[in-house]
Amino acid sequence: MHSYGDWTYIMRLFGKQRRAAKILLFLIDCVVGAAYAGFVVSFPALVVHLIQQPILPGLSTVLVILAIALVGYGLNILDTHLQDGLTQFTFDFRFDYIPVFSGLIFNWRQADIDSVQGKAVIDQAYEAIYNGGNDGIGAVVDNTLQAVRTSIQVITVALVLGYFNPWLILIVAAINLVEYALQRIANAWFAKHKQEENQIASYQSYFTRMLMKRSSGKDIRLFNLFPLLHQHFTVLADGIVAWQQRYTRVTTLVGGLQVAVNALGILGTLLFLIQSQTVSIENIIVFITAMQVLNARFTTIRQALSEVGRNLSYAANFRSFLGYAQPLEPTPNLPAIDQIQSVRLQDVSFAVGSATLLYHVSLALAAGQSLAIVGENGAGKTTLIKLICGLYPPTAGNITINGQPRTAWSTASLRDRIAVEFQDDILLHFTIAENIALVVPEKIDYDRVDRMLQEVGMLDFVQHLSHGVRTMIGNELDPDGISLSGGQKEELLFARVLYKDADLNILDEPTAALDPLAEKQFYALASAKLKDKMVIFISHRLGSLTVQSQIMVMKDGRIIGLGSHAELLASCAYYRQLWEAQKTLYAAGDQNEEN
Ligand SMILES: Nc1ncnc2c1ncn2[C@@H]1O[C@H](COP(=O)(O)OP(=O)(O)OP(=O)(O)O)[C@@H](O)[C@H]1O
Repeated sequence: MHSYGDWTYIMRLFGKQRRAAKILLFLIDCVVGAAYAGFVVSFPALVVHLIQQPILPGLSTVLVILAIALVGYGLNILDTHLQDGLTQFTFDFRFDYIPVFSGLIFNWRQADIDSVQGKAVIDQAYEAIYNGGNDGIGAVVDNTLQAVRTSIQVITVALVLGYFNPWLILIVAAINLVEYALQRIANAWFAKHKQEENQIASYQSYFTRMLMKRSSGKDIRLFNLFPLLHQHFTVLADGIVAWQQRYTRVTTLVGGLQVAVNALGILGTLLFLIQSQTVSIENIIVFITAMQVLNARFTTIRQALSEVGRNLSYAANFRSFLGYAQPLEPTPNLPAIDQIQSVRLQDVSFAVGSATLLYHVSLALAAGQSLAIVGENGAGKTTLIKLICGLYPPTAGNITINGQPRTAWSTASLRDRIAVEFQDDILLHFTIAENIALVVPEKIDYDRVDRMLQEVGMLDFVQHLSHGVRTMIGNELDPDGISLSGGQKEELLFARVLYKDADLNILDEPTAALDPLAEKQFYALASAKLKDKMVIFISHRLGSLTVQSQIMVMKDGRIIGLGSHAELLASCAYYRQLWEAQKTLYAAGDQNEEN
């Protein structure tokens, strides 16, 4: 259920930026809107009065009426412009919150981002912000302003009307209060059942994204995924439609009752007028116009309030998003690390829910040392490096950096000193240089970008592109953007690692897409370029790692061997088995080629 707290929270949020301009514009709009409402009510009566009892000669009376009409018309135009200005503020408000929104998510713990609950909370907060003035927190703001502005107009009209007959105000107010009470029934239903819709909508948005994403097109076609995706999508879409139909039944019933109350009310008012004492023609005209204006304004207020109520469900979602996850660094002002000189894991274990993924892992690494990690699929290699990078905190044991607990250093400074190449790293649809430097174009050191491209063997290829390092990758933002092969992508990601010049370099399957020659060159280059740093390599191709002085063997989340290639062959049966299996494969390949 929505609350007053959600509403004040959203209005304070809206007022945070450019407050003075917003308040001034709103106040002017209220005054102009009230003046226009007063004009609408009094103008017809004024015309009748001027015609019946002219103060000026014929033509002048017509000119005066025209001049007053023009003033009213001007007020109307001004009011519309002022309202547009305020709507623009609400529109901008969304964009003000995009950086806040993403900034918060990226300061969450990785486990919160990965969880089903976290994903649903993000989806709902996204829905609350991005709908603009139609739905969500933008609609709360727009409709609140609308309700206040219209209330001031109602007061103005009521003052004019009250001057003639105060009872009429009470009748109109009573009709509209009953209609508002009915509207609240529909709102209460919406608030009560929004949670059910949230869940279905969150699942459905995954399938919508899958079906709409260009990059899914290839798989959808080649594996004929459409029936599968479509079936899931249809089940969820049916769920949403069924929910919507239930909601429509409620709103239709409430709408019908409101019309009945309104009709009876107007009928009653007419009877009241007929029963009342004789009044002048001007007074009757003022009554009738004021009735119409008040009815219309009360309807606006009622609808605006009902929209505020309905959309406060989104506000509640947005607030639970803000409070959902603990930020990564709850203690501000942690010391920044200048250089990572050593990393140590002591008896580290890690579990997600009831599944333990790592058991009692200990290792130590210092500047100038490298470590190769091997093991079958699902052994826990990537999970281990995610812990080392700080994406997940260990559930038991300690990680220390330069002899201090990892959590004693500021997260941002640690991130600055670590470079990682993951298997699923993304290339942005920006220029090649931006993808390597990962900073805004003005801050890119282009000579350094060229040197890194030269190191990884891509400079020649890049220089022959139409825009060199300024060529876009992918064609999301530029029709001339290029696509890279799997191997080129890996080379570029390695150039990104080298450009960063970090102390701890982690390369997860960096050569999976490279041909054997390129793979050999990669390891020679990496060993030379990163020889003073800390490096962790993960690879399934044991042949490329035999020269590494420390190889760590993992199986089922545990370390089962540590040593050089020769030591492991002698001491670790599992490593021997992996090595023999690969040797046999290569030998079989060689034989096939010879045949
Ligand atoms: N967030 C998570 N929640 C639950 N299980 C997870 C999570 N991340 C990884 N796992 C599981 O942990 C195990 C280890 O995964 P990990 O990616 O670390 O393996 P890996 O050794 O890197 O495998 P590969 O060589 O295939 O890349 C797998 O069984 C995986 O399903």
